[in-house]
Amino acid sequence: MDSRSQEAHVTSTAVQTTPEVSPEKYDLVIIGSGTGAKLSAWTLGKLGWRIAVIERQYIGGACNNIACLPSKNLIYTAQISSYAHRLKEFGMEATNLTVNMSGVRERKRQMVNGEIEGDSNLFRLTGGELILGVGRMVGPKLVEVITNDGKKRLLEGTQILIGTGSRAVIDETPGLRESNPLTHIEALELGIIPDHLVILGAGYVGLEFAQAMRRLGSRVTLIDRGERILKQEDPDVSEAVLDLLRYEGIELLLEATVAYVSGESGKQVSLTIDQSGRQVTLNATHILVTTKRIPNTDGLGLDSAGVETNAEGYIRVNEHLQTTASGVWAVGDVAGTPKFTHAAFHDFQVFTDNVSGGHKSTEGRLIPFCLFLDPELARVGLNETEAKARGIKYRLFKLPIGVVLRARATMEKRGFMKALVAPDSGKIIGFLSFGANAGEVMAAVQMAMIAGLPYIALTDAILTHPTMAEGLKFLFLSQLTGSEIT
Ligand SMILES: Cc1cc2nc3c(=O)[nH]c(=O)nc-3n(C[C@H](O)[C@H](O)[C@H](O)COP(=O)(O)OP(=O)(O)OC[C@H]3O[C@@H](n4cnc5c(N)ncnc54)[C@H](O)[C@@H]3O)c2cc1C
Ligand SMILES: NC(=O)c1ccc[n+]([C@@H]2O[C@H](COP(=O)([O-])OP(=O)(O)OC[C@H]3O[C@@H](n4cnc5c(N)ncnc54)[C@H](O)[C@@H]3O)[C@@H](O)[C@H]2O)c1
Repeated sequence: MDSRSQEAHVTSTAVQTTPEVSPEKYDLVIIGSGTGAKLSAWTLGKLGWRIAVIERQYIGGACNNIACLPSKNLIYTAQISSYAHRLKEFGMEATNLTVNMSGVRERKRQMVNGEIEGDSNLFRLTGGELILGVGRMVGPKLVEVITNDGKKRLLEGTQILIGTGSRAVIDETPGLRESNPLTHIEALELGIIPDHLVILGAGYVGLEFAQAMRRLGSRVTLIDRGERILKQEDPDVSEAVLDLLRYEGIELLLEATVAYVSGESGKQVSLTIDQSGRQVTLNATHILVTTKRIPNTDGLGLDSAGVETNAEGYIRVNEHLQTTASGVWAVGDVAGTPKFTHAAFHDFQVFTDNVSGGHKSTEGRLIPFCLFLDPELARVGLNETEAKARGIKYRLFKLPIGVVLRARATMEKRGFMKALVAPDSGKIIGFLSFGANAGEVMAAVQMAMIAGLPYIALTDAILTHPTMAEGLKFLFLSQLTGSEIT
């Protein structure tokens, strides 16, 4: 068990049996107040359901407090810092640029506090009772809460919803835990710029932090055990992101694992690394661990309620998000949903529909992603690797971002767009953009995919000039007039 992360695991209290007190009755008892959970509470609360939401630490969940939003706040600040360092390129000069991390942190805290206040208001306005404390199941439909002010309550729900999320873990590499490394939670609370930050894991969290912290002034070394970064993406995508990391001055050790660590993160650390059969020693000031997340199911008393988990501890749910126990549902990371807030959002829609008698399903849903590097990397649907693995034929459209007139105007030409189109129907089956505003551009393609439009609909559309979305027209015309365009 990871004792380091502030996102503390559920403490299994001594109480194992149902107390004799009669339970307080609710229509819906929710454990966790993350995206899937809070939206369910607000929506059903407004409809008059009697609801209790139990949250141990982060009102509104991880996204607002310690994950998506604060990391994007930091990334935005880092982008400003990057522009400031490029002023000369824009014909401007300024002297003595310094980054004051306590100011960076204060701006982030203001944003987070605003979100907490907004969410707390929504609980009040929609009638849900927000109980601050640790919840765990003590029987079918029975939840015990140890409130943060030390009281014990027993709640019974006609329906129970579990949305307890996931948390970062620090593995058992000798000396790693003892070095007191950062997770994303502490990294978002840094009041100083690390001289040399070593990030273990070059996945989503590792990559976003690497660029942000580098831009704020840290020396950054990324370590990953994989032979390439973003191995779920096509090789040309991994290569392009690698080029970006090099350009930013981020050091990267691939096929590398840490054998042992000595010292203390925040002061001085030494990492002994096995890399492709050789040992490398790295001295740094801080370590950030982003190698693994696990579901918050331990200590939740799921056995007592007949709620089964899979081998990795995620709650087993069907396509309607029903667990193995009648009337008990799960949403978000803890239910094995891909770890994105927008996926948890859709889980809320599936849950509230089904609990009200509908049949909305998680099956076959299109879940896009956007990795918030600068430029962004966004994808929806299949990539080439996945299409080939599934034996799906496709026609490929690929366009350098430098062809898009918006990118030419701003002179931010890094990246490319790719689309996979079904040869027979002309429908788009996959789209990726690595370029400015990729997340927004992708949404336009996603709409076309949802509507089942052929790609030609985008070449026929009149798209505003000069926007990045206009590039879609160039992309899908590129095979017709390719040599003229490039
Ligand atoms: C650094 C970082 C950046 C990210 N950026 C993005 C991004 O840009 N876009 C994106 O889509 N996704 C992003 N994610 C992923 C996203 O944060 C998660 O997928 C999302 O927050 C999951 O929401 P959830 O509803 O499952 O629950 P969570 O938001 O994890 O909420 C669960 C809540 O349950 C509480 N809880 C747990 N156990 C108990 C208990 N026993 N009793 C009471 N309360 C309990 C926790 O305190 C927590 O508040 C990021 C993740 C990280 C770590
Ligand atoms: N922009 C976004 O939407 C966003 C941002 C951050 C996180 N997220 C979500 O959170 C999830 C978790 O992100 P994450 O970055 O924590 O995990 P991840 O699974 O994306 O990355 C973990 C990385 O660590 C590496 N790794 C694992 N064990 C290692 C070891 N022992 N030594 C060296 N390298 C090792 C893996 O090869 C991988 O590259 C993501 O899958 C994503 O769904 C989303």
